[in-house]
Amino acid sequence: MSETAASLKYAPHFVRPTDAVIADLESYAQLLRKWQAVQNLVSRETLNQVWTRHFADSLQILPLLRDGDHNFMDLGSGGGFPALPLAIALKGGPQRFVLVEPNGRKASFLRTVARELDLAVTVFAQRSDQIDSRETPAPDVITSRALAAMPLLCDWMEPFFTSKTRALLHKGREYVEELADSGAHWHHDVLMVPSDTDPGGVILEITNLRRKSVR
Ligand SMILES: C[S@@+](CC[C@H](N)C(=O)[O-])C[C@H]1O[C@@H](n2cnc3c(N)ncnc32)[C@H](O)[C@@H]1O
Repeated sequence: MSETAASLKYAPHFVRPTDAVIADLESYAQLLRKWQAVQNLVSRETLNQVWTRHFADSLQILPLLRDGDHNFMDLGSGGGFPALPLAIALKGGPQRFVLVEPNGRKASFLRTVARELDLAVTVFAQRSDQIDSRETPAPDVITSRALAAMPLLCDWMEPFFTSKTRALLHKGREYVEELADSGAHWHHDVLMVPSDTDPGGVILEITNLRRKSVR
């Protein structure tokens, strides 16, 4: 499969013609390569596999989305994964994205991509725990890839969680141990969707997140 073809698998979920989405993804890949020289945005070994390791990996969230999912929040966005490929695929739709990334240079990169590609993206250059949940729309969907293990992620997601929020989290094969750890302190309903791109990995769908009361 060619690099681009990996992402084309998700074309039925794009809001715009496939050619327009692929053109924006190509522009994003160019900006990523340009900025990588001054700021490590992705690991060096994945820079030549951006379409499979980053774009297709991010876009696998698309088939899991529901009609009313309009407000997205991505924690620890780094170089923009998974949020920016999703914002590109859904450009022109009602979806709005809040990206949380405390590293100033990475936040500047995210703002540059959003501006150049005209994406419905707001970037908070802060840590997740520094953001007042009243400053952001209540998210329908929270995404996060490679930020933290489940217990800490639950701490950071909880202020933003409503009864309607779903977290769709990229997790590697260690997710079973992570869920055992978070289950000691949190109630959460969990669905596991096998990853299309990471053997042994999953997209974890978390709903009804509530801290267990201490007795
Ligand atoms: C390993 S990178 C993952 C980036 C991206 N999600 C990806 O998968 O390519 C983790 C990112 O989280 C950011 N980060 C670290 N602590 C954070 C916090 N408390 N809240 C939000 N982001 C944080 C780091 O600056 C870094 O860019």
